[in-house]
Amino acid sequence: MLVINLCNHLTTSFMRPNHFLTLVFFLLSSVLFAQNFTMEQVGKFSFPSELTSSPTGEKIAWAMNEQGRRNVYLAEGPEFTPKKLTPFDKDDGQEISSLQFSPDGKWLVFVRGGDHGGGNASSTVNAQNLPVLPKVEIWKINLSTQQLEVVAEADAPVFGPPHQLLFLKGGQVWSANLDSSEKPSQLFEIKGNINELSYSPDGKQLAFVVNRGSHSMIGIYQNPETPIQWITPSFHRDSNIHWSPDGKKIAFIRRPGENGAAFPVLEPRHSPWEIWVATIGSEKGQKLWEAPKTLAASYVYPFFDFSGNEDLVYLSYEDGWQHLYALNINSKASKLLTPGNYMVEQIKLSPDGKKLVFSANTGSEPEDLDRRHIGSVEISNGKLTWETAGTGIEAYPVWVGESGKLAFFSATAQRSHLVAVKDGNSTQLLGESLIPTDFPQHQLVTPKQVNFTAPDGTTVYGQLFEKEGGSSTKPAVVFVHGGPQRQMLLGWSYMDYYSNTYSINQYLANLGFVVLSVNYRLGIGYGYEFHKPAGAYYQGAVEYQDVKAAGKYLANLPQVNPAKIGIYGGSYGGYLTALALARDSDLFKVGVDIHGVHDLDGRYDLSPNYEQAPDLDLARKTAWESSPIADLNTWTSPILFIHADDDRNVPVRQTVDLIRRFEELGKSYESIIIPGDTHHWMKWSNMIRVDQATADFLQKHLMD
Ligand SMILES: CSCC[C@H](NC=O)C(=O)N[C@@H](C)C(=O)O
Repeated sequence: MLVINLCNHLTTSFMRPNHFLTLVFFLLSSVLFAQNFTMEQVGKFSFPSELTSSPTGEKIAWAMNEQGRRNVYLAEGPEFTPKKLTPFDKDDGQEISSLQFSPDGKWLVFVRGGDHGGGNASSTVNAQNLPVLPKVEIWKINLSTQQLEVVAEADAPVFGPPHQLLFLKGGQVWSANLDSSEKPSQLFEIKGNINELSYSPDGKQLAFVVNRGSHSMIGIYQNPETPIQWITPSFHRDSNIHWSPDGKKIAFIRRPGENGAAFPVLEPRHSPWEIWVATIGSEKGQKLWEAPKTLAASYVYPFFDFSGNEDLVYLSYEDGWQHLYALNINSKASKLLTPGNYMVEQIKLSPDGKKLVFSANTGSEPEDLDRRHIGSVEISNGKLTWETAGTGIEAYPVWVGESGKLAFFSATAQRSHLVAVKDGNSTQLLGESLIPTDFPQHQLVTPKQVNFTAPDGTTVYGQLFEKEGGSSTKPAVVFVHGGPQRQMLLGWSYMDYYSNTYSINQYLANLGFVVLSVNYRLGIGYGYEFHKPAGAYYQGAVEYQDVKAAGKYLANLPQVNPAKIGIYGGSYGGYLTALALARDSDLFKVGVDIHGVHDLDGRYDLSPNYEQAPDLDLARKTAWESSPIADLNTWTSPILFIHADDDRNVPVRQTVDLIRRFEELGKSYESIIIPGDTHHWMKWSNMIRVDQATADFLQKHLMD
């Protein structure tokens, strides 16, 4: 395409004076504007996950995904030289999760296999389509001898008394001795499914949550002779167990039990939740705090913990932003620790319980709204310290040792994530050599923060990727993230799925596209009202107006050809991509729908209760009208469907059904099914295949 344009211009220009300068300009622009890197090269982004620190000493460990080869790395102060502890050298689709140190810092354990980013996490992933299924296993590493060994075919390990490892299997608790290779044994028997374990600080009592269907209760196991002790059992759902440092109290979250009245489904309602505390040995507990009866305060964040024997910290949306609060058990008074129009996530309590460290989208620049920086706060006095600043992205901080050192993931707009260690004012980047030499970080553009207004007046933010130079009228693409509770950033994402889409957007920009990644409502980072609007998804798809506004924003850019605008997205982004093509093929001329959702009609196919919501018929009608399949007659743009057939987040039948409807209507389409892989492209070569197919399809239809 570029060569053809260049020849046309050269031919034209030879009829004009001053040919030499014209020739130099176009030769220079053809070099500058030539595509600089391949999808495979930009797909070699380094991706760390599972960052954890040892309870003793200055040790950190993390999982590193290097083109599908996932391994455990260890680094120890003061040098923090990364050391690979595992030998997994194949792009085999086996995830590493639950990475953790033993309480004495002498062991590392992790789970290899499964897909913990969605449902059915412990089901094996066979992305290599081997004739023998891989196993989901718990592994242990002896940090003295570096010996690596499988503990059991199981998931979700939790450390118990010294050198004892617990894990869940079939909803029951099993125990393994880390010092021996003897077979694990079931610790005790109980009816129902256990889904949470937490050992007391002295290692003598095991608190657990057992799900009994309509309700869940917290029990304590001590030994084979002692009956289970229940912690203020009730007809509710108790969960999120936390022990006080002295082991005398347990705090937990209480939510309503099953069913209740059939309230109107289309009317947003407050969802109550409470923080309770119980003294071990006493039957009765006490309610410490209940969420204010507002919609914003309904949102339950899984973070809360004891910061001392008489104080708790928790995350709440009650002031319209995800903020941290301190709560005193005796006065029941709560105190806001992180005031301001920004969100807090990825929180860790310091070993002494006196400070919290977190990631937040705020800083000295307006663009920090679409970044992440590390902050810490002293719980006693609310003293806030911003640990990082600038144009990078920092996430998932952990405390290292006892002297206030921090480790976190760090990226820029160009460099993908690596682990960084901060000690006072100095920050050390670990493992830069893990980034492949042909990873094109110096050819990547810096996305620009833009915003525009949706038809209902809502301000919508986006990131604009564009390489300088090139044609005066460029083709353009809207990228729609999934989740939808996500925020795309002005740099590499701390989520592997979105680091991948960031690499696609960089590749498309390098090809000559103008790419707009739209942070549509339902996303996080912009406050409660934006994150939780009424009438979204199958209740009216109110968020779609932001996606359409993104297309119109591109169409109005002087450098964009409004007749050459495409759209792509995955998962929830695939849903909105399909909705855009079904409703507005005149604006979106082509699309790639990656594991999207297309039929929302079944959202209310619940087992008939003795009563039905009064607005159930309207709700069903709205769900149908919010589905892409409701508007197939106006879908005229070319489409590429992509879906893996072991997807546990969006069932592949969503695409099977839509393709069948296309065939019944005689509509053309292109499609790729990826046997054995999941929602998260566990096999790197599948990810590259999908990325390349996405870019090629957009280029085929939008570039001359
Ligand atoms: C509501 S449709 C399911 C979308 C899916 N959510 C969780 O699995 C999704 O978007 N997944 C990825 C891409 C994500 O969580 O961001």
